[in-house]
Amino acid sequence: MSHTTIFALASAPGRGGVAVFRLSGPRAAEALRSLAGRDLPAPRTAQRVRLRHRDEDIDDGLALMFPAPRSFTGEDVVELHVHGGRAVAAALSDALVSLGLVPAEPGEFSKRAFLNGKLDLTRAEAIADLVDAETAAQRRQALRQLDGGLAALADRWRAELVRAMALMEAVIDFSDEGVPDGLVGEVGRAVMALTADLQSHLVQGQRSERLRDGIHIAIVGAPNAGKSSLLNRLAGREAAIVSSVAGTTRDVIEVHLDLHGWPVVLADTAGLREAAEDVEAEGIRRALARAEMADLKLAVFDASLLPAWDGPTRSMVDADALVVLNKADKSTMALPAELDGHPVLALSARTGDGLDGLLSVLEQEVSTRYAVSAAPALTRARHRAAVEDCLAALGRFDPVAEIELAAEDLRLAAAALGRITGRVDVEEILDVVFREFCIGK
Ligand SMILES: Nc1nc2c(ncn2[C@@H]2O[C@H](COP(=O)(O)OP(=O)(O)OP(=O)(O)O)[C@@H](O)[C@H]2O)c(=O)[nH]1
Ligand SMILES: [K+]
Ligand SMILES: [Mg+2]
Repeated sequence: MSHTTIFALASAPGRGGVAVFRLSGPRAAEALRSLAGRDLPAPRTAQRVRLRHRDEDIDDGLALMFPAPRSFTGEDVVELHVHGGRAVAAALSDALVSLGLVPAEPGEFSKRAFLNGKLDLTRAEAIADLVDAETAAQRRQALRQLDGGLAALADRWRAELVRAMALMEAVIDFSDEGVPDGLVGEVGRAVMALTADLQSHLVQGQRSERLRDGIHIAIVGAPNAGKSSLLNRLAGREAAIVSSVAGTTRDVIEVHLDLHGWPVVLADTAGLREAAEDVEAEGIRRALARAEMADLKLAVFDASLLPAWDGPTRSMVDADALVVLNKADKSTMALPAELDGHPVLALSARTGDGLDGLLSVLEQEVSTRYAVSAAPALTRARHRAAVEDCLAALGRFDPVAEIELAAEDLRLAAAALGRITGRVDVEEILDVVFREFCIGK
């Protein structure tokens, strides 16, 4: 338990109907008594209070008391609901500081909840994800994790390893009398089954991480193909400069879209060609790098230049690319239905014709590629690293070679898994988890 009592504005700063202050720690109740000048409200029951400090009225509001240990942090927690104005928040903060309370660090409430055994790390992370969720799919994924899906999975994997470790102990006990083959075989089979399970979740985890961070789509093509025009159409605003001058776009321009619940980061890039000068060459270098890291590419061609297909753009068309034929309004010939085995999506960024077709294909692509099954998912790089460390230890595991070393590999594998929920090796990962929190959570 912590000795300091922390407080924070838990609702968004600025003007608003109601602002919620959260206090946690041994002096939370005393602070409330001092401000409200009366008996504490019954646990978990809202009570109207007049908050005063040093003979100065601060505000009328509601107070709630959550006595330890039945609170979010496991400590005494007080919630003050006041009017959501900057001056009220400032006066209340000043009063709390003068009563000896300390402004909370980002994530400190959740960190205390973790340290007091109220939350495991995956649930703490899920709270941060839920706060940050911008689309329905992100919200659902975070909520599943908050419900403990990932924690339960990590615990089940650990339980399987602990069982394998127990079998190894038996093998070691027997080793003087010659190791029974059956036992060694059983440990080996358990390790193999777990390895397969972990590997399949790593693949799924890649998708879940993308969902958290947004699916990256890059628009690539020759100068003047209409990439920036297409970006603006999809974004519904003039995010990028459009002009008839080839080589207009230099930097990568990102817009965030909600594609039917899927979070997408759409990037416009510089036109691909043998660059005339340094700045454009740097732009093209960035375009290629962005295309490389993207999950999907929109390869944009100019329909008015057919039957010639731009060479550099054509070389970008692969399994992760959609072929877009822009400026369909400008073409008088019948447009081809495919290029190199890829269906062609004809459209006009100028008139908007064909845009719905592109959007529905995009939605389909994104949802089949990144559909998150109901199974708990490894949503962060941190989870993946733990599973990869575990797999590395299991990969070294060889019960036939040297028994003590094999037992140590199992122990390392279990420790790696424990890092997912934070049941072991806690200190080193705490800061990584909690520093991305906002204050008051
Ligand atoms: N007719 C017609 N013109 C278009 C269409 N899309 C874009 N244009 C025009 O084509 C020119 C180039 O458009 P941009 O969107 O700047 O092309 P870009 O691919 O971003 O070009 P760079 O940034 O230079 O690589 C502009 O004059 C646009 O108005 C379209 O669908 N139909
Ligand atoms: K242009
Ligand atoms: Mg452009």
